[in-house]
Amino acid sequence: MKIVIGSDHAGYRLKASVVAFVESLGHEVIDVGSHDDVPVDFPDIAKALTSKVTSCEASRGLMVCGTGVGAAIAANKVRGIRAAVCHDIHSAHQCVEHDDVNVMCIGAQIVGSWLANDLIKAYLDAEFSTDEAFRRRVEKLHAMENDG
Ligand SMILES: O=C(CO)[C@H](O)[C@H](O)[C@H](O)COP(=O)(O)O
Repeated sequence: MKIVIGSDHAGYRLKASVVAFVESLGHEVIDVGSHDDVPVDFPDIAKALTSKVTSCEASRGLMVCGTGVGAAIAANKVRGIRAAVCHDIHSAHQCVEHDDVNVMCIGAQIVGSWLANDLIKAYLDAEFSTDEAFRRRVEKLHAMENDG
């Protein structure tokens, strides 16, 4: 898969290891920054990252900020994006299997690189279930976006 990865200043160190890990799994990476600890506003990175997903240049996104929270809030403002903060393995795969999450957010102040790698593997290996109930619920999310 092609995976877009981004971070703010709080997440850029962890992002470097995330990029290397995702490439080691055989995926292609689009890195939308940051590349240093100069403060940057996470909504700006989330905007760049999500545009790669909504344009189908990337299949899924991964974003790292301090907690993962701001990244998820920002990404979820974009139509077509279903973002979730995942700091446990079960959520990291179930969010795709049940909710078709397409941007997983992690907090560099919360998890280290070893757990981050396990979370990312669970997320990237997961596929959206064909179960009708899960499909119906995600359709209702789309309808909520269209209703405003
Ligand atoms: O976690 C974050 C947002 O949820 C950010 O990455 C920042 O860590 C947080 O906003 C704190 O900002 P600061 O400029 O790093 O003090």
